[in-house]
Amino acid sequence: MTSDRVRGASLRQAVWHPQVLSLNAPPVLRDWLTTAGSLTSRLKAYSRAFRVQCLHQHTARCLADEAAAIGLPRPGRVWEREVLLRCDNTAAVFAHTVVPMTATASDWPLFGALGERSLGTTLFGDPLVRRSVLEFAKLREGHPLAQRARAALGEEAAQPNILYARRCLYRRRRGTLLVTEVFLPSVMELKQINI
Ligand SMILES: C=C(O[C@@H]1C=C(C(=O)O)C=C[C@H]1O)C(=O)O
Repeated sequence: MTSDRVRGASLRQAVWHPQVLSLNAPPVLRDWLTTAGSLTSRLKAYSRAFRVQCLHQHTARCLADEAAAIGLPRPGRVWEREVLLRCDNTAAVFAHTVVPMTATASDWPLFGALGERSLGTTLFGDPLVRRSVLEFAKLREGHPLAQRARAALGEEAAQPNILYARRCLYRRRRGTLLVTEVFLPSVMELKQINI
């Protein structure tokens, strides 16, 4: 592979680290990236009105840097859900979730009909759901999720060259589900309202 193609591939893929300190992210962002429980729950505590804006939920080809994480030998078709999590109507997180097509309704019974309900409300509190460790990455401008976040926001807010993200694999019965959360700079302006 030529150096240009290698460079292009590296811009489109991210290096996922198990330690958040590897990112050298701003301390406030590092705190959000390492939120232990449901991100939905925490964002609700930092806003008067929290909303999940569902951008789409359809079948798609998974990204090159997520195939292995969900147990696929190569990028293949998945169920894909992308949303903006809004706090008092300001977009704080762009979230991208993929589920292999081999998953059955008994693996993720509520995933297909979520709409604008938060995925988190179906994952946290389900005794059958097992959550793996968090991974962290810097997404450069060429990464598909950085591009999609920018496209989703349009003129609403300019985005920096680097966006910080985390991802986590969930398992339930024989299913896997990978949630990637891209933190938008506005999350650093949020102030806790509800204890
Ligand atoms: C996993 C969670 O669910 C959140 C809601 C999502 C959705 O509705 O698609 C996606 C990612 C999360 O930010 C959570 O709240 O922690």
